[in-house]
Amino acid sequence: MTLNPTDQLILEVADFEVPVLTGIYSEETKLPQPLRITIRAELVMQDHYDPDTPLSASKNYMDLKHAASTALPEGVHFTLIEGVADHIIDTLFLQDKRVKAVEVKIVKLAIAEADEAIGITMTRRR
Ligand SMILES: Nc1nc2c(c(=O)[nH]1)N=C([C@H](O)[C@@H](O)CO)CN2
Repeated sequence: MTLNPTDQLILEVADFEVPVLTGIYSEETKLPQPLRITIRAELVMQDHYDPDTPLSASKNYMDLKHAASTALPEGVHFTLIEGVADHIIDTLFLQDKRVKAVEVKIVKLAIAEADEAIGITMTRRR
């Protein structure tokens, strides 16, 4: 059987809020500030998933949440949120060779004046 090239498995954690030590300016460099993080990871996909297919045939989507929280180094200040995104992507690539690509969107909540969402989206592919 040849695989359909359009088949795709994306694991996702959306709008996860986490406090991170980040920022360029002196008023930002003392305390962690809240970031809203969305992670999408594309995984090598099986031909088929049966009702009893085990988790080992995929990747636990909770790993994405851990990559954006407990896996971030404690006490490290990220000048740019790009550094936060890169750390999350590195964590997921190192964990599992089946991760083909990762997209990380970060919104810096503390700088919004109204309801605008300011931040970045970084994507890396192996
Ligand atoms: N591309 C980026 N631009 C900016 C960042 C950043 O992390 N990446 N950070 C800042 C300041 O820390 C900002 O949040 C304070 O207004 C500005 N631009």
